[in-house]
Amino acid sequence: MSGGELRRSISGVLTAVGIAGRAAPWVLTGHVLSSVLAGAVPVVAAWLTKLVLDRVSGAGTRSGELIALACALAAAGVVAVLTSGAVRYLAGELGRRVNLLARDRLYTATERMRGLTQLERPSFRDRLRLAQQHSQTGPTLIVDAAVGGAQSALTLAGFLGSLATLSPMVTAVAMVAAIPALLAEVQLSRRRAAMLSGISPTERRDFFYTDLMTSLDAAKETRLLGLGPLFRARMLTELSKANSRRRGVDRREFGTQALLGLLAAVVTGGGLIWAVAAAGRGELTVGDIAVFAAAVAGVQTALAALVGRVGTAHGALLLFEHYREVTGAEPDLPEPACPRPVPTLRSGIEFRDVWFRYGEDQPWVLRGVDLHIPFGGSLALVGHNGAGKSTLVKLLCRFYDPTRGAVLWDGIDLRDLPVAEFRRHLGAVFQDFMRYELTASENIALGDVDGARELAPEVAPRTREAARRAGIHDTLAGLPRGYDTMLSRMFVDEKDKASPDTGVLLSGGQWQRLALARCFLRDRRDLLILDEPTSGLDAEAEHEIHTGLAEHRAGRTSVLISHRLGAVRDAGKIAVLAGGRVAEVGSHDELLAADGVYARLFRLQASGYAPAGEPA
Ligand SMILES: Nc1ncnc2c1ncn2[C@@H]1O[C@H](COP(=O)(O)OP(=O)(O)OP(=O)(O)O)[C@@H](O)[C@H]1O
Repeated sequence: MSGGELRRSISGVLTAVGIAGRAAPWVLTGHVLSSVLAGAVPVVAAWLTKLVLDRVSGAGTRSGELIALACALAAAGVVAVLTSGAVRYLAGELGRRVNLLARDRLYTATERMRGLTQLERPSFRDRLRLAQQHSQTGPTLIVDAAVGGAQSALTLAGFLGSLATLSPMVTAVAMVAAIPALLAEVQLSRRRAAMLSGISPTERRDFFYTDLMTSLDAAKETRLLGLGPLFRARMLTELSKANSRRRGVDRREFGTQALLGLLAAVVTGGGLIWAVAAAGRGELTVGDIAVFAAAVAGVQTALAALVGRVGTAHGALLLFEHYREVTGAEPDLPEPACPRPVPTLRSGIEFRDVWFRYGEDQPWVLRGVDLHIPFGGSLALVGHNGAGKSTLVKLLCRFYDPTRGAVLWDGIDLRDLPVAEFRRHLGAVFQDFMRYELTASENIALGDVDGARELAPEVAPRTREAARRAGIHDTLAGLPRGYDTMLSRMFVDEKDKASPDTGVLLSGGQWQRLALARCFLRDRRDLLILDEPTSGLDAEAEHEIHTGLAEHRAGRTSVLISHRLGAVRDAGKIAVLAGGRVAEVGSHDELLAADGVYARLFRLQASGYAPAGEPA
């Protein structure tokens, strides 16, 4: 083990013990004490047995002394049973509490990732998945291995001490025989950890195909296109790849452990032959033989446990590194050194020569966008697929920082504002809005939570008002349990299965209205962002929503993205994105008069609605 690795391991153990100490100090103390006791009891029992046997085989032993020894031996047995139960219970309890705290820390850390860059990076996703897996077991395994290791070490020291009084030579051989076992375990755990990291992308693809085959969202396409056999084959290929790497490590482990077992058997057998020969020469008593047999077996068992625990701890530590990396990672969006208070919008938002690409190896999406969104005005963004409209909106929400240029909020660079506070000034409906498998009322109320740990009951009346404005109130009120109806069939209990009240599914357009209602709950925000808010609605509903939105937006600053140009014509200003820049900007009438891209697109769409043969 290199110096760096040793330092990392020590710091990993300290982190894990720190988490355990923080999560459950008394349980940890109890666990350590009961483990120490459990480690000492076998040695004490072996010596008591020796004393009993020597007294029984010797002459002139008082029966009172024998009874006292027998009672002590029985008490040691009781303590052994109680401590092993206590160790198991306390280890379980410690694991549960550690899991709670470790998960809390992990997800607090992921919340510090306020942008999207890290989450989109495959290497970070792999690390996060391993961290998620090992946040549950890692710290507990390490603490368990440390405490269990201390217990085994105590037993080992006791029995080695016992052996040393009988034969220093056998003791030395037993100790030397432990060295290859220790080294082999460390090597094996290193290989296992490397293998687990190595198969992470394979496992991610395996999960992806597994999920596709059972996902409700994908079900229509996978069934219609008959994709099941293809995805099943791909899933099995990925699984076979992962299995083959696991098999390699398992085989090596099997071979190594068989060799180590053989070595242990030779040492034990040799020691026993020596003891019996020594007893034959009268050098050892019956009690000595009993202690010797117990010590040889005890040394082997304790050594195997110790070596196993070192291996477990080492493997867990290597994987726990992923957890430590994620929890210690810097936020992906740098927080300003001297954050400025976020002012209520008064003059407007400006994109000043904004250039953006998703990565250094990716093409430019925005190439010098200059755009002003005036306070109280409505801006519509239009353009072909892939023109960069949603990207512009994501920059506006500061999910990414511009690669060059700046986005200014009342003249202040967004990078100088604390991001969480800044986002409190925004309301948004995204193209790929969320469908939360919660109740209808929760689906709306989530729009106004702002860091609270539970939904505030006083939001309920406002959720109804928001639903009314999104034109979904009647639908929700008419559900079996009204607003308290679960919008999912995923969490139905076995006993509730027959009852339709337990969960309902909404149509795509109804979900979209719900997302709008969630956004309306934030209507007191400075900026409203609507990215294709009505793409799933029928023509009548779309008209109704847009009329409502136009009224709602009046006097508020808003950005609307829509491919349906009829929906954007009322916007105060329309910007056409093309080639990564703002190609045209103006009101509907101005752009029609300019007879550019917008005018062409508008006429094209309008002609689709005009009766055949009539000009639009
Ligand atoms: N997370 C991402 N990582 C890498 N590239 C991306 C990402 N999101 C979008 N892109 C790319 O950026 C370009 C602009 O995408 P964007 O979604 O902003 O376009 P859009 O104008 O909103 O398109 P649409 O009208 O189809 O919604 C596209 O070429 C797309 O492939």
